[in-house]
Amino acid sequence: MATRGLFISFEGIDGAGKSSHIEPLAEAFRDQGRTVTRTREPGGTPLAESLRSLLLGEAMDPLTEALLAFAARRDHICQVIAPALARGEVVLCDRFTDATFAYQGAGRGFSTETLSILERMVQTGIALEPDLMLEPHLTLWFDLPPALAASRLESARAPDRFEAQDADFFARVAQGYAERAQSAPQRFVRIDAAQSRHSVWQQITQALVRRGWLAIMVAAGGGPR
Ligand SMILES: Nc1ncnc2c1ncn2[C@@H]1O[C@H](COP(=O)(O)OP(=O)(O)O)[C@@H](O)[C@H]1O
Ligand SMILES: Cc1cn([C@H]2C[C@H](O)[C@@H](COP(=O)(O)OP(=O)(O)O)O2)c(=O)[nH]c1=O
Repeated sequence: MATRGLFISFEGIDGAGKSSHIEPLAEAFRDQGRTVTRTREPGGTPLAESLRSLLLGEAMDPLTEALLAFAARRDHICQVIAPALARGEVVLCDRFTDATFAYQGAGRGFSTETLSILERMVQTGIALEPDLMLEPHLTLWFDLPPALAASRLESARAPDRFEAQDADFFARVAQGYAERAQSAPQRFVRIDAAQSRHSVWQQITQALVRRGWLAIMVAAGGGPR
């Protein structure tokens, strides 16, 4: 089994089931002797967590939103993600740049050309390979109809500034994810997140087993409880 650093992001609209699957996957990797860094965006460092509070709590225009998301990301990459990958760890990240394209781009209608420029600025010039754009090796995209996500969230928690948006907003965000997935089919794996927890777990582990990143035995058991 490979021991190089592995960067996996979890994406999808609010309520898609991402958070429920991150710790079980971290456990599966630890069971196989890997060191795991579990983190999230916006956030993952003290500075980025402060920016997260602003993003989720304060009204602002879409450019400000995009700049704060990328500022938080830059700090997170420099302080946490790049060092962990350089140590050969598995990095499991609850959202990354695809979320900015889906929420600020598709959701808010902000220019994707500008987001692409920011993406390149923020994700290059780091560590050992300064010319390479740091991206997840794999993105698990939890795809499910916005109405189903909303009904799951209703009983789960109080909404933040994004979760409180209307159905049209989430339809655009979902479409934004679909377009991002289409533009990078080798990086994205679509998870049918409308299925049962057991089925979702099977889909996730099978994708990792296929790439040789998890042993087959993990696919049989485990998962969220
Ligand atoms: N496959 C599933 N079927 C039914 N409910 C689920 C499933 N996956 C997660 N949930 C529930 O849906 C809600 C949202 O899940 P969560 O993992 O917090 O989503 P996200 O992190 O994508 O916002 C939680 O109450 C969770 O227990
Ligand atoms: C990373 C990122 C998140 N977001 C939004 C999406 C989510 O609604 C919110 C926080 O995501 P999330 O961590 O999924 O929230 P929760 O802890 O409630 O599950 O931030 C953006 O708008 N742009 C971004 O670049």
